Amino acid sequence: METPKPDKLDRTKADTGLNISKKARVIAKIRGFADLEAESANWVCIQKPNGEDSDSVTVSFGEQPSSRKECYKLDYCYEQNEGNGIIFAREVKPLISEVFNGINATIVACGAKGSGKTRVIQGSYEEPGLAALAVDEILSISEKMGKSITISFYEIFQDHVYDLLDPKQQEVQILENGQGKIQLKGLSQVPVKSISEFQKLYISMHNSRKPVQKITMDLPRRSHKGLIVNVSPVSNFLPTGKMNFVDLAGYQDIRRKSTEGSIFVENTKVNKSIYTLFNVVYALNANESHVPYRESKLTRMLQESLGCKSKILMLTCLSPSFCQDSMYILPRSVSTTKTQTGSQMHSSTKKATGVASVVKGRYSLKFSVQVRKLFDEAIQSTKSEKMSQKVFTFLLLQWVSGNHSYVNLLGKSDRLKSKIQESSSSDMASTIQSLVEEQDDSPLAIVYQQETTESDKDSFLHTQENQGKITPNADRSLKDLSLVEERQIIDKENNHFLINKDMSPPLSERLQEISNNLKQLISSTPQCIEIPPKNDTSNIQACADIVEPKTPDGSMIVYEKWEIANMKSPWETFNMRSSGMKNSLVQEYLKLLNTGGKEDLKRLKGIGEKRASYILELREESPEPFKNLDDLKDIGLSAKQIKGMMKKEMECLFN
Ligand SMILES: Nc1ncnc2c1ncn2[C@@H]1O[C@H](COP(=O)(O)OP(=O)(O)OP(=O)(O)O)[C@@H](O)[C@H]1O
Repeated sequence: METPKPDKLDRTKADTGLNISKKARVIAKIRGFADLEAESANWVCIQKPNGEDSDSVTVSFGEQPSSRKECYKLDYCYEQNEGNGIIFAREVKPLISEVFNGINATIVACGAKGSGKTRVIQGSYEEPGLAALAVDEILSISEKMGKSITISFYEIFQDHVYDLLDPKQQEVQILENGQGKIQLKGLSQVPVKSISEFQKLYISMHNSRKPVQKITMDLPRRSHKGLIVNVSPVSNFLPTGKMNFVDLAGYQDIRRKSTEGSIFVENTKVNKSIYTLFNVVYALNANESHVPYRESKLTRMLQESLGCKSKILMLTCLSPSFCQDSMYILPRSVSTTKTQTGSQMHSSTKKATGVASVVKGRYSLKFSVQVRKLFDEAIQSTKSEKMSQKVFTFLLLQWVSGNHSYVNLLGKSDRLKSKIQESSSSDMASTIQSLVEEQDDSPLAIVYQQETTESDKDSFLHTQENQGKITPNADRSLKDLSLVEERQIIDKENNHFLINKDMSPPLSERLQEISNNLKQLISSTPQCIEIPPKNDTSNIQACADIVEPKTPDGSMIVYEKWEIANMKSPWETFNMRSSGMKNSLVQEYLKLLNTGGKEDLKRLKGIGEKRASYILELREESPEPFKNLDDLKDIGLSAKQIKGMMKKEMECLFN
């Protein structure tokens, strides 16, 4: 094997002054120009304050507009003219002596697709990679000690580990024994005696990967590849040290790529395991109590070589010319060092340290489903009968602010409108009536509480009549407003929730609660609402003032008069209410993602079978994977797509 020049190779920890006491050292390597690449670009800029002896360097990307130029601090960055020999001598060789002392070391190459990871780790016959250089060194030390080494090769495809030394490439089981030791059941370990034997094996391993699954027959498979070198320690009292080399699958931003079928799943799994590795390294560097090893097979199988006293070298490979994915992956890999701020961490890292969940069990789901139903119904009804946006907004505000029990659903016909008008003697009906009048001929109808039972309504109306709050006319109109379709919806929901009865309170209880709220609200309406004169154009505003968007809690909301008095201008108030409405919608949307069943998820725009399944998978690993809309990126959606989806949900309300 061609060995790098001694002056470069012999530079170890002592003479380079490198600080390898840190858990993870994060470095980068700019790949040389490939054959067809223009050599003019100088896209990656490095600042080395003390040349190659710099404790840290700064990397930025030249193509970014200067105003948005971001710099990333790394432990070091190797340039195009610096080959594998130098990286080995400075970064890997110091770790080898640690491995002979029973300490595990892991060298991970990450980076965008085609950024040179394989070239650095595996190399070629002409220019051996870090793995081959390390095995060469380890073999020579072992030989002197009269010891031998064994190696294992594996591949992780779609979060399954396969043994590459096994002709059948059997799946490897990751087991943990009673003492918390990780065992890789089914992973072959073969002795290697010479570097040429190793090189032959290694290169053939990479080139002869069998398609593990049918779907990948025609497509290049995105997978992680790993090598484990088991090293006998210098003393029998020390444990066997391991040196791991991981050539991660190239990072590809799936938001900008096709998200169809199996490729979407494959890409998502690859990216997720990359993020998990970053999160693990981040947690280890930050000395966090919880390290999410279990979130991917890669980190789980490497647990013993990442945690404890292990050493980690994160090597981020960068394309020399413009590469959007490099701009994405570098900040993430950099965030594995302690010095980075939370904002640079991947969202799932943020999740790990984020605030506690505010989801309140199945109630959220029920509420979400109901909101959804409301939206669906609104879409249907407004298709044929143009609804006033303002009135609809008002009603929606009622709904999303948790005030289900007041005015519940948008109705459908002029007949209902006239019935509401007949009910003018009741406070509630008067309010509704003035709304209707305000909106000219809008065919608005308000459906009386959809979730209450007939007997609830009867008893409610009876009570109201006895209290002189509702006229017999109002009785009739309110009764007539019960729509058959709504009953069907409720029946469906009943069935749906019965399935989940172990996780949610019985629907009857919930209905009772809502019914009570309704009664309470109606009885308290005169105290809360100041009914404006009939022709007062601020009607809508005044009515909107009675609701304040809040996190729904199922209880009635009482509004103080000062809230009405303190309103600044109709526009400001409307604006405030709209923002509240939007926020509430987003919160409910997230709750649905965090708690909804597969079928519910599929009803959301942009979520099909695959994404719904993946969301469920994410939820198995983390109870609340969606904390903000940005987290939808984890299921392969771009910021633009997320915005578009939310816009569509909103548009549907008004079309
Ligand atoms: N130092 C270099 N000089 C010239 N060309 C290089 C260099 N490193 C890599 N390349 C070329 O760049 C291409 C990608 O390299 P490589 O396969 O190592 O990237 P990768 O990051 O492992 O890709 P993938 O993400 O697909 O696994 C190859 O054609 C390789 O020959």
